[in-house]
Amino acid sequence: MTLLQIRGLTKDFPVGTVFSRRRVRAVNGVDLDLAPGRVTALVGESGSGKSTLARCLARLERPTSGQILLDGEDVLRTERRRASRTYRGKVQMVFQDPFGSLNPVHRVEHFLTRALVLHGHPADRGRLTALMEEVGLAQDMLDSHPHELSGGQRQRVAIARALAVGPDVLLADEPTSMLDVSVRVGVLNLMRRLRDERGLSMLYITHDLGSARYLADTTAVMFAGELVEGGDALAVMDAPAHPYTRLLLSAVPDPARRTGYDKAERAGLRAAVLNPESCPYDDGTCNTTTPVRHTVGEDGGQPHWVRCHLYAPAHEIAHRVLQPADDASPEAENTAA
Ligand SMILES: Nc1ncnc2c1ncn2[C@@H]1O[C@H](COP(=O)(O)OP(=O)(O)OP(=O)(O)O)[C@@H](O)[C@H]1O
Repeated sequence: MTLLQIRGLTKDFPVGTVFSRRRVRAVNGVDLDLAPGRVTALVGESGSGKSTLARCLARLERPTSGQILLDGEDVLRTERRRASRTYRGKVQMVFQDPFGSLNPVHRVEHFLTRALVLHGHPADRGRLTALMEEVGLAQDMLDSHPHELSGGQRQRVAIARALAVGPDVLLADEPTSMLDVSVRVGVLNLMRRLRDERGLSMLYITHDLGSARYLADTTAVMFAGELVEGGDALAVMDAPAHPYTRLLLSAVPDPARRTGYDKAERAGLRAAVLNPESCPYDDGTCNTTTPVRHTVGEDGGQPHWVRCHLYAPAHEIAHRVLQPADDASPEAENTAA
């Protein structure tokens, strides 16, 4: 059963001055399903739109268009102005910065008690210690202030606070990127355990493909606001179909490969994704049309799909014309940068 379904989600930000108003399309027509008991990794470079998508799902940003279906109900229609407590009780987010996400004046006990009480759960000592235990923290840390904890411990507190409300979906935006390498794997293992023991559905946002491979069941690759490839995590990593996914993977050291991607190959991939005209894999149709999803295989019980003209049969393309340049798509922005 799919819990959270995202359909055609688009988010534009207004930028510029009153004299030259423009829009940045941070997320463009994203379709994604988050299933119970599965970790979906959302991978892509900085600026590809990962955080904006997560913030839309957490209802911290209002999408420009599209649907967010929770158990089949389009919450953007039924809860137009802001997310209901029911939605917040089911979908929780953990942020990248464990230092910024906990108010330094409060003790750990306060964060957990507040989350429990706000969502109508009893906040007795037994509940608090069970939450601490679940995230691998000693119960005497309930009396600590955030500054007395390490980065890894703080991130565990942030996870415990999210768990306190009893969510079905956890959105984790680069939860380990600000932590010491030595404690990262502990947080990844905790997330894996929560998936298995609580049956949580997780969106794990990262630019670190190694950790995505370690943790994820499904991987979705985001480029310039759009999902360009997805499927079983190992299938996507082992047989990347889109030039952008290959480019991302080419930067990851892989001891199993006897020969890495050489410089010319990487340069070719980079040119292909930034300027479709020079794509060695395509005839330039990216300039005028957007490819549709095309299934290239099936692994782990899920289709491995790609959106690239390389794979889409001619009759399937041209379903949507790209935005004109002055619409300032993130792709155009990134190319200019
Ligand atoms: N509030 C905003 N106003 C204007 N533009 C924004 C805003 N938030 C994001 N953007 C733009 O939207 C695009 C996607 O940004 P986003 O932060 O979602 O990417 P990301 O993949 O999460 O990158 P990072 O890993 O660096 O956070 C970028 O071009 C960014 O400049």
